[in-house]
Amino acid sequence: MTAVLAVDSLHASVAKAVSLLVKEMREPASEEVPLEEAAGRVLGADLGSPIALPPFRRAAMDGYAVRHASVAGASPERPVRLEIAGEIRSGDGTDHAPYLNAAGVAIRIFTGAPVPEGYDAVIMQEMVSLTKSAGGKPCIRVDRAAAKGQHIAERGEDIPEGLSVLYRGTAIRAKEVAILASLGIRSVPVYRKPVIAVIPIGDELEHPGGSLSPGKIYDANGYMVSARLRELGAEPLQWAPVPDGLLAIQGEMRRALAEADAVITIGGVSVGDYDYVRRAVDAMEGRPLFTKVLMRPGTPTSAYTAEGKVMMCLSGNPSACFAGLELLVRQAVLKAAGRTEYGTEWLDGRLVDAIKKPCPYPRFARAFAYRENKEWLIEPLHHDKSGNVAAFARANALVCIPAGGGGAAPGQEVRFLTIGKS
Ligand SMILES: Nc1nc2c(c(=O)[nH]1)N[C@H]1C(S)=C(S)[C@@H](COP(=O)(O)OP(=O)(O)OC[C@H]3O[C@@H](n4cnc5c(N)ncnc54)[C@H](O)[C@@H]3O)O[C@H]1N2
Ligand code: MOO
Repeated sequence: MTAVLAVDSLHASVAKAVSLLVKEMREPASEEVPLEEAAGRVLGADLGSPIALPPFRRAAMDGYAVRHASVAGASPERPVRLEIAGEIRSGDGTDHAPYLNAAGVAIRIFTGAPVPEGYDAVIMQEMVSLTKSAGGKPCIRVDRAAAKGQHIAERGEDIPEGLSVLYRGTAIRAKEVAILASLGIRSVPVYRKPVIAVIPIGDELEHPGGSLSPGKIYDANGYMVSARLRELGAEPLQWAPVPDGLLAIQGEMRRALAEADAVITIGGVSVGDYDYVRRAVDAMEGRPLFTKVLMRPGTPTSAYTAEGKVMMCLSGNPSACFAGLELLVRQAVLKAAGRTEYGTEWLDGRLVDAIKKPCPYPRFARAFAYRENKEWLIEPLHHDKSGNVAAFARANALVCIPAGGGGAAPGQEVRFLTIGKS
């Protein structure tokens, strides 16, 4: 990305804005939740394994447990016959006294069942034939040698007792739940979800659901931001739209700062006569972190600290609001949710069509990315105007067009983020 010099110390590049925000976000406190509520949360402590996994030596196949020495010389010409000395099923205990001193026998065994000490191979049932001894006792006939340890999972081979396998700051998903449950952990230490107030601002905003009065639009961003916060592991407190007025905005900001861990306002942040966000924060003696981000859309995006908390002020145009959400808010919220990895992963792709809008700042356009011949191709979406929402339907990427020049040409290499993946 071409570097653009900030013309004002409160005008920040995207990277600078992220680092300022991340630095200000507080570490969350932790709490315990039941295992069934752990998915979607963030692990609040390193977890050492309280038990060995598997907890005992076990068979990995249905078949017969043997001492490998018993079948060492077996071949199709000289098969070995072993008497079946008993049966061990999954769930049976590990007291194998009757089998310990027996030699030259096989034990019928099933996947997941404990293997007695001294028995060091399991032969799959498909590899043997059933027969009888001279005395009429059930036997197996084995016509090949077995490798020592074959089809046996040793105690602790998966996770030795005491080993740390899951670390603080990890997002808990289904795969981590499998580990927690395997270790018998019923109560999981997690970080408390950050509570984030979402305040849409604008006289024109109405709740979806009612009929639309002339000159009004439905509040889309309040819902979009709340939905994204939930996806990021935060708990949104969504405000009803606040009218464009200094006192109203200031009052709601104060209430939000008292109730939430951080605040997001949407709209009213630009230079119009009725854009009151900056004046409201100034009147509250909020300290600006940045008052402009060198990006488009969303150039007026700002952030402040007030009453010890962070307030992020996003632009009202839906694609500007979205860019602020993905490029700045996402990382700040992940940090506040306790995640230790919250960097943005940029991928390299190639534009299939031009994006003609020249821009003094990096431009973040909604696009459709697809794989072809081992590279990512990026199709810009039509009507990607800042105030439009239809482009969200097909967009699976946010592509960065470097600052300056006349936009981007077909074939140009660009960086992009994937968006909207589960
Ligand atoms: N003279 C100038 N005018 C504008 C500039 C500028 O530099 N000089 N910047 C433009 C740019 S770029 C943007 S982006 C907008 C940003 O304005 P705000 O962030 O203050 O947002 P609003 O003016 O309140 O709203 C902009 C637009 O978005 C609609 N909106 C607002 N909130 C919502 C919502 N919750 N859901 C759906 N749509 C929303 C609002 O109705 C407006 O159409 O300023 C430009 N102007
Ligand atoms: O920069 Mo404005 O943020 O929508 O185009």
